[in-house]
Amino acid sequence: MSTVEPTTVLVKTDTIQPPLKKTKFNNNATKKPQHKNKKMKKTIDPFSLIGTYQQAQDKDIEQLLSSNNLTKENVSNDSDFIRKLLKTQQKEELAKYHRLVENVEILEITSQGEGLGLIESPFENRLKQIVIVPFTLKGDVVNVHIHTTHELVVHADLVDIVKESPIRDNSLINCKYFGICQGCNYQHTEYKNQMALKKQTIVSAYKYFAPSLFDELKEKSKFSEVVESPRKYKYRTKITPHANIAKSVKKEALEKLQNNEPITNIPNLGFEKSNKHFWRAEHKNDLELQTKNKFGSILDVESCSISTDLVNNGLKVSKQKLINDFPTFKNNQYNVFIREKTTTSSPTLKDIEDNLVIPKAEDSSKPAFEEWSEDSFRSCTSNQRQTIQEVVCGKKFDFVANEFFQINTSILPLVIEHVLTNSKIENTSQKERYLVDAYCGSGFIGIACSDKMDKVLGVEVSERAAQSAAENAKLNNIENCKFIAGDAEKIFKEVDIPAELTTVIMDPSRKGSNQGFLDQLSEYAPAKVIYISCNVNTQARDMEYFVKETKNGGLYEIDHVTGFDFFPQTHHVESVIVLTKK
Ligand SMILES: C[S@@+](CC[C@H](N)C(=O)[O-])C[C@H]1O[C@@H](n2cnc3c(N)ncnc32)[C@H](O)[C@@H]1O
Repeated sequence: MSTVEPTTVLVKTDTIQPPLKKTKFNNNATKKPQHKNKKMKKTIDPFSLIGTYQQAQDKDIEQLLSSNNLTKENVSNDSDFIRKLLKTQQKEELAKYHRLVENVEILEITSQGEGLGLIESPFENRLKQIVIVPFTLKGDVVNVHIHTTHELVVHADLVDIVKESPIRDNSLINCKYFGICQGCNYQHTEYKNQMALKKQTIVSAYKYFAPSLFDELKEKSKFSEVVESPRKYKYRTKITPHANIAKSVKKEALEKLQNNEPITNIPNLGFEKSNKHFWRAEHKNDLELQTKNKFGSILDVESCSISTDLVNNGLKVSKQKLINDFPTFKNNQYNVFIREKTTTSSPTLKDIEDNLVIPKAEDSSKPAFEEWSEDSFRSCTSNQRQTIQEVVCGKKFDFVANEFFQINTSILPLVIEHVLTNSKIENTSQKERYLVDAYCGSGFIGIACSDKMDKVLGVEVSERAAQSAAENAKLNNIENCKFIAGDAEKIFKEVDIPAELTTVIMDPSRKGSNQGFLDQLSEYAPAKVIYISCNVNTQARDMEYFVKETKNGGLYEIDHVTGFDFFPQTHHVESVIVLTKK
């Protein structure tokens, strides 16, 4: 759920680049850039999570300009000048630019769920600034306070809503912290509107990053409706809140401890703030909340509405631990990890006292389609290295807590159903089906589909996760799955199953796949390709390359692109594209 800290983003992305070709020269190209000289402007890797989102935002902005008959020449910001004012602490001068602007109409929503508006530039007459405002919707008219200036855009806090968008309904807001917290973008609109916004994100990604596929996809209505999550709230089974502990606060607390006085100034534990003004009526009247959140970048959150009850109980325990430990804590950063798990081992008395265990019968959040044994129950852990279990689609999955596993398990059976339906190959018997599970993690997709397959081959770069995948096959008494550790491309050396009866599933991380994998996939030419992605921008880029640039890519027809709402209330969307060899 990490998003961009606006002041640190500076990226030039005038042209879309193809998926990265791995060579000995650029093996590190997807790693975070190193900033040896702090004075240097940070540049952002365009293939990173932030980089691809930034590219999408740049395209959203181009779109906004062109639909208002404007170009970048009509925009005037002087970010270097503003940086100098910031550096020399010229607050009065800065206030002329980082200013309150009233009655800003929100014209569009970016792929990151933020509003875009056009305002007059304070730098040059008749020129414009593009303003990005969180927690707004198309059609809102708002007052905003600009706090950051970049070359092309300015970022602002939402201060007040003057006129509400037709799709805004603040009465739907479910969380005390919505409007300040970085975690959610869309609690203020009906769920069906969230689905429409997420579909738009997918459509825009293909328009921006797969321009030569886009017209046909649109014309042939290949963009399907986004599949809803069974759980709209209380779905997150993992959170990673943190606290910044200022030295002065620690010192004050230690003194109070020594004098046997109660500690009153406790660091906030929670998530990054996304808006520093209090625009919700509830917040305007809540002086306690305002005081607690006047300074610092972390919002104190005692409960998160999109996380499960157990995870929230874990958060309470972590807060208590912070209160007990922070005066003597060595670091200034306190990072917490909380993850739900299924367990059959006896809970400790402490876990029961802390409400960190929910017996099967009392678990109201358990979806009906999960199969649990009588003696299992849900619990949670703060130990990232612990091997934990999830039970999904009737199968058990053991994995190390900090390795990848989806955090909204309620929607996973729907994804598996989609994969099984779309991996059917015409004119073949039911059992003559093979699956390659590339980027397989701890084997979730391959194992969940294995009953319907003759054979499953999986590949995963993390040795620990690949080992978990092999162990999970054994745990579920499955004999037709084989998992190997290594770069995804390695699977094409191992593959011993007929391409014309095989579906290749690929589910890479946010940075997407690379030319090496896509070239070999094309060479292998399976009957079906199903590409699942939590970053539709890199998915679209990879698909453009696969279909248009690889040897056999032109033989494939795109059946459909379908969003799955893995992350309700946020702007994130999982995108699944299905291709069939003609
Ligand atoms: C989004 S996760 C998907 C995991 C799995 N499909 C699931 O649903 O649980 C992406 C996985 O790709 C793995 N990965 C990243 N780069 C890889 C590469 N070059 N080759 C193989 N696996 C890779 C990551 O370690 C991670 O487990």
